[in-house]
Amino acid sequence: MIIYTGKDYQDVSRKAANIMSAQIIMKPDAVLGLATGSTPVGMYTQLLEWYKKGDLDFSRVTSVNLDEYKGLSGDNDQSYRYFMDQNLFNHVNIDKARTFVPDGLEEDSDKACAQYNEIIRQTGGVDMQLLGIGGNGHIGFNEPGDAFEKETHCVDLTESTIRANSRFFESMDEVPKQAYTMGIGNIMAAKKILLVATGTSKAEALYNSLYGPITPKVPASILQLHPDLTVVADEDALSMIREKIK
Ligand SMILES: O=P(O)(O)OC[C@H]1O[C@](O)(CO)[C@@H](O)[C@@H]1O
Repeated sequence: MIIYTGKDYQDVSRKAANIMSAQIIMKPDAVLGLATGSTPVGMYTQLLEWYKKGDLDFSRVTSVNLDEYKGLSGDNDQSYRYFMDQNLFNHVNIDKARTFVPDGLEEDSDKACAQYNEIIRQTGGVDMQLLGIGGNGHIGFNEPGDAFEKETHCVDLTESTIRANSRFFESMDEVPKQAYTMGIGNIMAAKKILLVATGTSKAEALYNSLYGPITPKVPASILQLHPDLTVVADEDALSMIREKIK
């Protein structure tokens, strides 16, 4: 595991964008595992800047996103498909037909998940998986539980996640209660993982994930077993690690 420290959110975003850019430059037909949430927005903004300068080419890139709310269509402005279109896909030369997000409108969960696992399989494997982390240690929408779920599955979101995500909705009632998410096995199968975290609200989750016991109660703790994990975080997110690991 390598941990890079950023001065602030912007610095973290730029460092993460550098790592993602290197992946695209070294392998122009890379399969990128992408993430939503507020953390990666700055990284996407930086990638767009470099793209506009002519430094990046997405024409051969394939992307698979981690998750999607069940019940939301891609044109709903709270859907993760919409987020990706707005923050990245609509502004770069990526082939939209090769950008994948679970189908939130598929009501049959088994079907939606089987289809997504097949899509991931057909990409040939993710080269670099970007991850944010939830305050409870979730990655994608893999919530704390009694077992690590291997493949794409439908989850009942925890109250803390619904509360955290309600900031994007008019009210808590509007936050979907379920989501489709890649499983821990899908995530761990990526060749490289890039975990980005900022702010004190992530400090405990980051410490538990990187230095605590490996347990499904802290889903991100499984990342300790990944052979190529890079963490980019600011001092606030790293504060508990700094305190406890001398
Ligand atoms: O980056 P944020 O907005 O803090 O979200 C953290 C995590 O929570 C999620 O948004 C899901 O609740 C993930 O997609 C993300 O990695």
